[in-house]
Amino acid sequence: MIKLNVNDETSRLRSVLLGTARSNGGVPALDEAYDPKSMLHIKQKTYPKEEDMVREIEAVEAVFNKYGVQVFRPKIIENYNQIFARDIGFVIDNVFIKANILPDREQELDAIQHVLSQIDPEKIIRFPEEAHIEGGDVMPHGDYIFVGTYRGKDYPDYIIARTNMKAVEYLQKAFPNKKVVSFNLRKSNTNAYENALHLDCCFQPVGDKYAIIHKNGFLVEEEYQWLVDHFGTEHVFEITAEEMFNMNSNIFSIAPDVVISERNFTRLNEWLRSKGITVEEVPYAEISKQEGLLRCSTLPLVRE
Ligand SMILES: NC(=[NH2+])NCCC[C@H](N)C(=O)O
Repeated sequence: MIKLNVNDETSRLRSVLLGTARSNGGVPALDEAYDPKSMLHIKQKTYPKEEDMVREIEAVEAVFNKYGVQVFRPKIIENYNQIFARDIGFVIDNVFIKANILPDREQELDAIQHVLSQIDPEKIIRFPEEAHIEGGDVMPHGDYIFVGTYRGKDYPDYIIARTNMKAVEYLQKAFPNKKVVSFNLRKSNTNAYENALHLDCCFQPVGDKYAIIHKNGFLVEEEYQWLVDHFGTEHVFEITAEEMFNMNSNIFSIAPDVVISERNFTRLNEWLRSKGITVEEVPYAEISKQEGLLRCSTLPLVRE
């Protein structure tokens, strides 16, 4: 049995689910894409190739092996995108919450049944259907749970708005001892530079006291400011629109002093090293074309 435990983004990782790019289904039709960055690459004919993405994920698996992290993989569904394991569920404390994910992605949950069956069934919950939530929007942070959402009335018009306020309310009810703080995120169906698909596309805590953030990802300045003040200005690394587009906030921590990052994130990786953090660089630029990166393709199950 897996003894779930996740209460933050950075404590030493022991067990993780890692997505897979095998049998990814090839280039989707434009109207099948569910994020603007994939759409851009479909139009430009630069959509990533399966073999390249498989190679990129293998590089991440090698880092996990190096650090003795137990790795689970989804069962492969033919011609189906299963790269972004993060979104299909998430662990808070010792509870696995099955996400009420975008209907296009629902089958991804079936493919991890062999993992869920190793978890105490009493510790697996799912919110009612109308509470939309995806793991990319959810970040436990000690006493807090940070959640990305979109509060606009036009929520249903946005395929890139994945977590609604109903889910925020259920989350608070499920974890009465945690303080759930939600953030209204900027959404665009068509422009990836103006789209914070999930909270982890514009923000992530790193190290023992730091955070990466992109101001324009937030719709409400006070909410952005709350986060900056929470970590302290001097501990926050502000990324540009270009860096957010390249998914710099979507690295993944193995420990407070070890992160996996993309090899082209020069400015970020230098900053991380200057804080005494070991940066395990991997190639992930092809996967990034689908508007997701390292945090998106990993689902931590056990941290110390
Ligand atoms: N946690 C994340 N940010 N996940 C990114 C998911 C990207 C994927 N193309 C989608 O739109 O669903």
